[in-house]
Parts: sequence; structure tokens; C-alpha cells
Amino acid sequence: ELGNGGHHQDLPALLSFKSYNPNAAALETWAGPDPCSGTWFGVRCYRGRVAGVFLDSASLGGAVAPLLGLGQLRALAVRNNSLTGALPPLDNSTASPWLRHLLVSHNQLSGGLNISLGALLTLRAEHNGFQGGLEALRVPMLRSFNVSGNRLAGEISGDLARFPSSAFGGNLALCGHPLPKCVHAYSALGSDTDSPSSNATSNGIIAAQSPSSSASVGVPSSNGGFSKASLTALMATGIGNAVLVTVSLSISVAMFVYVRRKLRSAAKDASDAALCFEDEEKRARGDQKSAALVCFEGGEELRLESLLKASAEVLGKGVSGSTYKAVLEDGILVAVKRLSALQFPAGRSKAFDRHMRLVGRLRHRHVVSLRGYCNSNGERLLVYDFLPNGSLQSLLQATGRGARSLDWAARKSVLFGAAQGLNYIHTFPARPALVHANVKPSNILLDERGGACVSECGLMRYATNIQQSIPPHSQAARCPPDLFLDRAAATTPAPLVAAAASGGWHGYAAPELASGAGARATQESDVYSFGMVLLEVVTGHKAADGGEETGDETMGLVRIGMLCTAEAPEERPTMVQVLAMMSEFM
Ligand SMILES: Nc1ncnc2c1ncn2[C@@H]1O[C@H](COP(=O)(O)OP(=O)(O)OP(=O)(O)O)[C@@H](O)[C@H]1O
Repeated sequence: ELGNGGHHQDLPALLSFKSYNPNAAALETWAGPDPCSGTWFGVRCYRGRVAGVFLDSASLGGAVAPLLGLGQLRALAVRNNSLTGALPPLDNSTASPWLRHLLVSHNQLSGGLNISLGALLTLRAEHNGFQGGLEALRVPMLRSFNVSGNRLAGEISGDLARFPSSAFGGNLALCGHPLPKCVHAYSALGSDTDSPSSNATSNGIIAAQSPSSSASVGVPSSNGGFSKASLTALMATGIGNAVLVTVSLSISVAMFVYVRRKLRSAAKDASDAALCFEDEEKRARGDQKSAALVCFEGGEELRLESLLKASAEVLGKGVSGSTYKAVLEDGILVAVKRLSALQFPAGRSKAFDRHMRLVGRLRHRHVVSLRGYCNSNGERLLVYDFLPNGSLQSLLQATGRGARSLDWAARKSVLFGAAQGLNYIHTFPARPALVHANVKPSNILLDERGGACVSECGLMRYATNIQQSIPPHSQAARCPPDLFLDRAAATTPAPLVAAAASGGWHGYAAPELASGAGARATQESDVYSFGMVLLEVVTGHKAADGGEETGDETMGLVRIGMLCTAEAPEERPTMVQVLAMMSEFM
């Protein structure tokens, strides 16, 4: 952490920011040689480097640029201050490549938004004075976004168009979906592009105007009065306007009533959902220490209080607990798993903590990142990245109902991604080696690009009541290879359908796990479960789904599936071998 001059590497950037605010109370503690000593207000470190700066509503002024020079920064929250100046162009060479959350709303920042950051998940820049267009925003992973209330202009295009209109409102002249469509200056204004009232941008695009704003209301006659024709036109326009006003008033009233109702019911939903966290809230108030949230890389911005206040929506319930989609105060989306007290009773807490700290270190594009967890008084919350595209299970079910969402190429890509994720888990340097212990379609999630990510590594090894109840199903669930290869009978074999439909873990569990309460999941049993998933995905595909598979590919993948699901654990390949075999068909 020490730079060339022997001082902490992040010190110059922090002190440079402080120099704009020499008397700020919030920065009083910013003194001494080590910003990671734990005494610097609002500064969070990870492995000895500054990873987060949290200075919302701290009455600060000056430029924010020095903070964006922090080389390992992951989260910056400086909302509701009086910061001025521009954001420097941000890309992997000028800013931290780890920057995931940038929250600068409600300041007086100006200049353009020029950001190319592959890891950025949150960009909140509303209520500033940012200018120019959005074309220099290249932020493919963005999940939470708002640039409303600025001076931005031009067309909203590409990936950003997926955000709601509220993310763009109140700007000088933004247009295009989700806002009203853009009108090109030449077609809208004819030759009169110099009109001072137009919202034209330099590239000739203007935000669409309401029809009334451009309507002509009467033409003075040459003698200075109004001609009969123009008077008639004027009256007609007046009556028209009155009708228009009445109609729009009624629409507004109706909208007001509707929106108010919606807001009330949303508030009710939110408060219902907030009940999920009521116990933690009580605990947080009573005993902060016992309810501490342990944060991992990329989760530095998480706060228990903000989790407690989050509005949440149930994503689903499994044997191990319930999972919620939670929207934190600053718009950050996370998935929170609340473990069932029945399956995860108090006790073995230390082992659980050790495991979670290990899982919190897993970082791979095919593994869902655990950003933090809370383990207090028998209550366990796990905070994961929220993946927006559902799970393999939901995709398989949708396909079963006739949807064609999972073609052959997508099936292969999901399987290959999941295999890479599982292989990463199995080969992660840990002693004892990591085991997933619950490989099944609902734990294979899909990211914003449809890539597969394995979730919930190792949890089930800490569940107490699950393994005892595994029925000796496995013999029945296995099928001879010929059945799989029979393209004429290209429907999914019944036992697999049953296993998948149950949605539970048992359908994918290895036979040796049914042998008694002492049976422990192993890497071999993971391979078995992966094989079951693979067979389900491959054999569930129908040629009519529009794929371009060859018989060789199908047969090859089914063979891999059969190898994985060998009865004897020692006969199954390792995930490294599975990957090597699969890569032939990818
Ligand atoms: N990080 C996440 N992002 C988005 N959706 C998720 C996330 N984690 C879980 N889900 C979804 O939430 C739902 C419930 O998941 P959960 O893990 O609680 O149950 P399960 O996987 O069905 O069973 P089990 O308890 O055995 O894991 C599933 O549909 C799952 O796909």
C-alpha cells in the first residue's frame, strides 16, 4: 500500500479532495498517514487500499475528480453535496477498473458524461448540470441508472433505452425511447432551424414538441388588425384550446387518482416486504454488533440499515430458505437469501462463517458473487448480485410450455458456462476443496447477457435436515444411453421431467447421498448433479426449437452426461475433464 514516497498510495488523492474542503466537519478525521486505519470517516478499505468513499450529505464542495483517481475504488457515494466541476473521462486507464457504484446525484457537477467502464453497475447522476449527449456512456453492465434533472440533450440509444423514462426526465432535450421519439431538425423545422425556441442539438436532433407548442394561432393582416379569416381561425383555435385544456385537465385528474392509488398500493407492498426484515431491524436497533453485515469485494457499499429499509419482492422459496429481490435506497439491486431456521439452526456458526468468508472470495464470470452476509442470533442473510434473467429452471419450464426461448446454441452456452463456473469452484484453492452441493437448474442463473452463473456454493453442506430425507430415487432416474439418443423419441424422459418438475434438489442428487444421514456431498456428487442437468437440457431440446445441432453434438453431450452420472463416484470424470470434453462441441 505504500507508494514511491513511502506514503500510502491513496493518500494524495484523498488529501487533494480534502484541500477543497479544509474546514469540513465530515473530513476532520482525515488526518494521519494511513487512510485505512479505520478512523477516516466515510473511507472503507479492502486489502489495504481504499475501496469505498461514502460522503453523502456531508456539506462538501470542490471537485470530485481526485476521488475518481483512487486506483482501487469500487464505490463512490457523494450525493447531496455542493460538488462542482466536471467528471473526468472515466475508462479503465483513467479510473479504477473495479468501479461498480458511482453515486453523485444532487450536486452542481457539469460537463459531459464520458464513461466507459465495463464493471459499473450503478450510475446515479441525477440533479446536476451535466451537458451534452449520452453517446459517450459505454456501461454494458449497468443495473441502476438515473441522469434525470440535468442539461442533457440528444438521442437515447442502445442499451440505455432499457431504463424507464424516469431515469431521463427533466433534461434539456433528450429524446428517443423511453422518452418521446426524436424528430430530425430538417423535417421538423424545414429551413427554420435557427428558431431560438427549438431544442435542437448539434447533430440536428430535437426532442419532440407537444403539438400545441408549435401551433400557429393567427396571422396579423397587413393593416395591423386581424382579417375575418384569421379572426375565425383565432376563435376556432380558442375553442379548440379550451376543449383541449378541459380534456387534458380530466386526463390529469384521472392520472392523479390512478398514480396516487398505485403509489399507495406500492407503499403497502413495500411495507409488507419490509416485514421480512423486521426482526433484523429490531436487532440492529438493540444490538448493532451482533447484527453486523460482513462485506466482501464489491459489496463495500452495503449497509445493514439500508438492507433493512429496502423494498423487497419475493423471488422464490426453496428448501434452504427464501430469496428476495431488494432495491436499496440508492437504487442498487441485490438478491437477499434468508436461510430457513429449520435447515440452518444456530450452532456450527464458526464453520458457517469460515465457509461464507471463503465463498465471498469467489469471483468468476460464471459464478454469482456473494457480496456480503449477516449471521446473527441464528438469523442468516446472504446478499448476492441480482441476476435479471431468471434461472435455467424457469427457462426450461417456459420452453416446456411451448416458448422457444432456449434454442440449441443457448442450451450449449448455458451448459458450458455452468461447467466453467463449477470447475472454478472445484479448483479454487481451498482446503478442504470446495463443493457446491446443490447443483440444479434453479441454482444456475442467467446474467444480463444470458450467460450462465452458478449460485449458492456450498450452502447445503450446512443444512441439517435435507440429506436425511433423500429418497433412493437415483436408479429410477437414470436411463440407458440409447433412450437419450433416440431422436424419434426426442421428448424428455419421464423420470427427468419428474425430477425437474419437482424443482427440488433430490432429482439431481447423486445416489450415494441417499445412503444415510452421514452422507456428505462431494465434488463427485456435484459432477453427478451437473450430468443430470446436462442430460435434462440436451434431451429436452426438440429439433423444432430451431437449433442447428448435429446428431454428433447431441450424442457427444449425452455421452458426457452419462459419464458424469456413473453409479460409482470414482468412475465419474472431474469437472476439468468434463470441460475438456465439452469444449469439442462449443
Ligand atoms: N442472485 C439471484 N438473482 C436473481 N434471482 C435469484 C438469485 N438467487 C436466487 N434467485 C431466484 O430466486 C428463486 C428462489 O431461489 P432459492 O435459491 O431461494 O430457491 P431454490 O433454488 O428453488 O431452492 P434451494 O433452497 O434448494 O436453493 C429461484 O427462482 C432463483 O432462480
